[in-house]
Amino acid sequence: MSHSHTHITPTPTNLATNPGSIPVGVLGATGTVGQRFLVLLSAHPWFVVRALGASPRSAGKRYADAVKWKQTTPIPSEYRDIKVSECKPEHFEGCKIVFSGLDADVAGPIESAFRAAELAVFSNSKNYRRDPNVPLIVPYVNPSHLSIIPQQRLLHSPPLNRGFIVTNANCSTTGYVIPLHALEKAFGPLDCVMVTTLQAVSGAGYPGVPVLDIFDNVVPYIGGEEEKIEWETLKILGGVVPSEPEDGQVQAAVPAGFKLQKFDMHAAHPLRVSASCNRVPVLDGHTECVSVRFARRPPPSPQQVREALAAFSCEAQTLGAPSAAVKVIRVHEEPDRPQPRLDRYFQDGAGVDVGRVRQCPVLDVKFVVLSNNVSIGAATSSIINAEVAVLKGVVPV
Ligand SMILES: NC(=O)C1=CN([C@@H]2O[C@H](COP(=O)(O)OP(=O)(O)OC[C@H]3O[C@@H](n4cnc5c(N)ncnc54)[C@H](OP(=O)(O)O)[C@@H]3O)[C@@H](O)[C@H]2O)C=CC1
Ligand SMILES: N[C@@H](CC(=O)OP(=O)(O)O)C(=O)O
Repeated sequence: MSHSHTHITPTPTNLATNPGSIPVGVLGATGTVGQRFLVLLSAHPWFVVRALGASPRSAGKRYADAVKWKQTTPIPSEYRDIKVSECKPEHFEGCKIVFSGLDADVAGPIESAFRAAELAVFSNSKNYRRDPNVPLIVPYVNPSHLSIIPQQRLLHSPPLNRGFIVTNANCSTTGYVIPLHALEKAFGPLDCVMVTTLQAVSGAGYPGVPVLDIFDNVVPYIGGEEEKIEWETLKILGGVVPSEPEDGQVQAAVPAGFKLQKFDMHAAHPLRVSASCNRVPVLDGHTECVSVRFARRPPPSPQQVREALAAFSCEAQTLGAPSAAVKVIRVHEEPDRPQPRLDRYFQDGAGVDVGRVRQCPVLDVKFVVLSNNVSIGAATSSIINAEVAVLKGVVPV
């Protein structure tokens, strides 16, 4: 890749005064998440889209002819005539970052090829979430996990200078892990969590769940979803700790003085998580009913929980990431909120809504979370992750 741009010190102010200073591409640009990426990137102060990739079925067509556009706003005019490419790095010459909304059946080798071509890959797909050298980042929770990137580059064969993969989480994990993190920050470690999801149909991509399955119905099964929520929560809420080389091969690749790290999976205070997932006939917006037990006794009251959630702020905001919500968690007092139709586009879907905070007679406290699965649950998270990575100097610009 050639990188001919003038060096810009990454601060929110000087990036804002250089609009379009960071060229990016979108993989899976015709899909549900890809479309949301394009809407958000169209108005972005730093990132400018230079290339769009999708399947060989779409490659060679004008974007407007290839896509089945499902957003409520028109296709941003600057994308309509871009020729869609196959997802190969040579078609993304000049891009520094690619955002991936690829079908998980193909994302693995494609994202790996872009990393090997020294691009920064911010992915929504599940393929690399469990990789011990790839951070799984919810931008309001654990951007500190970007510290694993030097190790990811070093242990890649051959080692990389600029390329890396960052994943964001499953959309249901993302929605509820934000208030969980706010609670751990305020009241110490959680001991156990029960979560029941009511997930929108857009979570299944396009064309998604057949209408004859979902209309007038609830489907109490989403393949692999419960396992993903239970496992991803531990990686996200856990820390990054020092580790030892695991075999001779790794040892050979690690220069003297390089400090290896690993994800500790919330090991300091083991956290039990049980998830039950349901598909419901809602277009966008995942609702989750959550009950928690705190390790520390006595636990906080529902009112203390409400106040802590409403007061939550995070590093993405203090760094000045332009897509971060002003209010990460909006707490409702009304007894019948949040609701998907009313609340899913608050702050353009960049925050989460919490309501019905109350005593739980079995665990300690229970509440309802609503998050926009295609915004903070997918594209918005990737974009904020990239903004934070730029601001921390992980992506050289
Ligand atoms: N929808 C959501 O709420 C969330 C989705 N995700 C994850 O994000 C990813 C994208 O999801 P979503 O947008 O819903 O999926 P869609 O099915 O709507 O879109 C898939 C995209 O992948 C492209 N694609 C398919 N096959 C290939 C191929 N062989 N080579 C290159 N590109 C290909 C499609 O292109 P074409 O149009 O040409 O077929 C399309 O652009 C998935 O991994 C999903 O699990 C994560 C969180 C939330
Ligand atoms: N499975 C989620 C969306 C999704 O694609 O998740 P993941 O990226 O973890 O496969 C849903 O149906 O709502």
